[in-house]
Amino acid sequence: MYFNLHVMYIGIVFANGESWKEMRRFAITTLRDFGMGKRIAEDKILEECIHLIQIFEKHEGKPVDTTRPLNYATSNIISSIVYGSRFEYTDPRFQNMVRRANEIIRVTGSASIQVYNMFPQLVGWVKNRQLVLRNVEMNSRDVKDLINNLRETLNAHICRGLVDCFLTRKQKDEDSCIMDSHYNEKNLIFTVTNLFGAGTDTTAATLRWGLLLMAKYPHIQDQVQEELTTVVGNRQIHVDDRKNLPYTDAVIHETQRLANIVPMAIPHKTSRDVTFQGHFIKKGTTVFPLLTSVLYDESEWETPHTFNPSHFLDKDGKFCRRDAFIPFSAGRRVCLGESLAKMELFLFFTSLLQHFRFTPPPGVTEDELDLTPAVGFTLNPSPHELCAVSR
Ligand code: HEM
Repeated sequence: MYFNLHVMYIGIVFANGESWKEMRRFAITTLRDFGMGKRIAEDKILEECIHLIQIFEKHEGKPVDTTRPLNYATSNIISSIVYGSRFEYTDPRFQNMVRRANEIIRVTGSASIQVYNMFPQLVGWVKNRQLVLRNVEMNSRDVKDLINNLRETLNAHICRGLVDCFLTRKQKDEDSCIMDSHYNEKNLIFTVTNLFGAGTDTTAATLRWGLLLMAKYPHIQDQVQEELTTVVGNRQIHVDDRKNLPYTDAVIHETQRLANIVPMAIPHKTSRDVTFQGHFIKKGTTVFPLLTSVLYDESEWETPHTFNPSHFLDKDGKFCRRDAFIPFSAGRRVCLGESLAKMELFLFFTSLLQHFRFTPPPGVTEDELDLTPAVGFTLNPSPHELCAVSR
């Protein structure tokens, strides 16, 4: 069985219906070449960690909303893979693109858009839909502009990032007179905006949950920092350190499980009739794979509703994988940024905890830190501030 992405999604085709397989393959290959492979991603993330740490240091332990710094940091990783370079956090265009991408994801989770998705003919006028479409339009305009700048300086022999690879392939297809190429302008814009949106909010939201949970449960933060001090000390952390940091690894996995940031994955529709666990599902039926039902499954997890890193530790304190850990979904449309996201989560989280102690703002107790998520297509923590105190 495989699912096709349902194109009804707030009227925006996530990836052109005909092209998704080719575009997905292309994105995975280029992400591997420019991101996950050759340690390039690790270098990019470690460079970004330095900028992020500087931002937190500037606040000198005073309360700070973690949303913007973490969104800018994660967005810069996907941006440097896609465009070949990062943005300054003070760049107004970058700030607006990140803000709009986040707003799209937040508003897409609103009740009116959910109802619109079910009955598009009834409530096509919903205000939030106009807001989403306006943001998509404005982000597409910025993306077109950035692509045009890269086009002007394109060198077919030196690919700076995904956009260059795409443009070079597009040119090749045009030179060969391929009329129905998937490498067209529309697919380029969709691919770039989708990677930017999917690669920013998700990882930043998870990191925000991680820091909030550390502030709420200081005894767990103690154990992470003790492990980091013993194994890594003051030197730069690397991806290879993960295997020697089982407790920290378990904390990151447990954060992802409990935070459950994409509770309904992305809706798909069946591409043929299928019988699944005794239930007949007709071809063309929209399916919402409820990841929550697995991440909080009472038959899989000892304490499904509690933050408990032991879910990922065996009796000897070694890290253990769990089959029910599927925050990136599963199957043919599984998150294509999974490896990149895991690397980001590990390096950003550990680098921040190496440098800072995260605490509630003065006058707020740990118990008062609220774990109720804000409404959105992805589940972010509710607005809050934390103090990042230098260690
Ligand atoms: C903690 C971080 C992340 C989580 C929890 C996450 C989770 C998910 C989930 C649940 C899906 C839906 C899969 C499905 O349709 O069944 C998805 C799709 C996707 N994700 Fe992620 N994601 C994360 C980070 C990233 C990053 C960093 C990128 C950037 C490369 C990315 C790119 C994508 C794309 C392009 C899709 C659509 C794939 C397709 O339609 O074939 N994600 N993600």
